[in-house]
Amino acid sequence: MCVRLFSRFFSAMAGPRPVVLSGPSGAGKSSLLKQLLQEFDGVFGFSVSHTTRKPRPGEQDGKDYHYVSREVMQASIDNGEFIESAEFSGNMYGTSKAAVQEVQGQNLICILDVDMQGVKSIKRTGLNPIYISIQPPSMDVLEKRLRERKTECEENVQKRLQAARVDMEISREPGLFDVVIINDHLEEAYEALKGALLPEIQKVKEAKKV
Ligand SMILES: Nc1ncnc2c1ncn2[C@@H]1O[C@H](COP(=O)(O)OP(=O)(O)OP(=O)(O)O)[C@@H](O)[C@H]1O
Ligand SMILES: Nc1nc2c(ncn2[C@@H]2O[C@H](COP(=O)(O)O)[C@@H](O)[C@H]2O)c(=O)[nH]1
Repeated sequence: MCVRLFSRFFSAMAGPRPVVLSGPSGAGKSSLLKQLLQEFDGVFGFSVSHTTRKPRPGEQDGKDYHYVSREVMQASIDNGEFIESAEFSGNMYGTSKAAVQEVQGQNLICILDVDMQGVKSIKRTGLNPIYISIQPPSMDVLEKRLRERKTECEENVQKRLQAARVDMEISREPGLFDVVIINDHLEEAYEALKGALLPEIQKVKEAKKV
């Protein structure tokens, strides 16, 4: 029933295929996304998620996330406003229907940045995205990046590393992701990401010409 409703919701908004970026916290998803949105302005649009975590320095409400309380987020989920939601490292995260609609309504390629639970939930909807996993070269490198980012307290670093071990194991599941990119050198990873998305980028550019 739920899947059928989501399928109807998405088929009513046909356009370029969305892209789901996933991978452990600290793997480099936001860094790659930022570059993609900059280089392809007017091609990609970011699906702004909701979260109950506090904004980091420099993050903007409505741009990086919609920052909400647990009560508000739970009420919106109960009201059927979300495609998917998850508990991650002590906070709630979720993709609202409105966030995806906002991007797809402009005929842009909608990019979603979600954890593994989000990937599994989206697989049960009719969204039909391209699934891309961004992986770190090793757990040691991931830990170093997470610590050097200086956004997490020790408890949260540990929670995120534990979630990363699970994520790295599950992401090996055959067929779960269309593309797996190891983000060792950022520029190389970015070229790989761009290469994977080139056919969709071309479609949007062609559609804009007519
Ligand atoms: N290839 C790379 N080499 C070195 N540092 C990198 C590389 N890619 C990203 N980083 C750095 O690692 C840190 C984590 O990257 P980023 O915030 O993009 O990860 P993320 O996957 O978006 O994490 P989260 O899921 O927690 O939002 C950042 O400080 C970023 O500058
Ligand atoms: N299931 C979802 N996961 C999401 C969503 N937005 C972000 N995320 C994931 O959360 C973690 C942590 O993010 P951070 O910004 O606190 O570092 C990361 O893995 C994101 O991919 C969402 O809407 N749904």
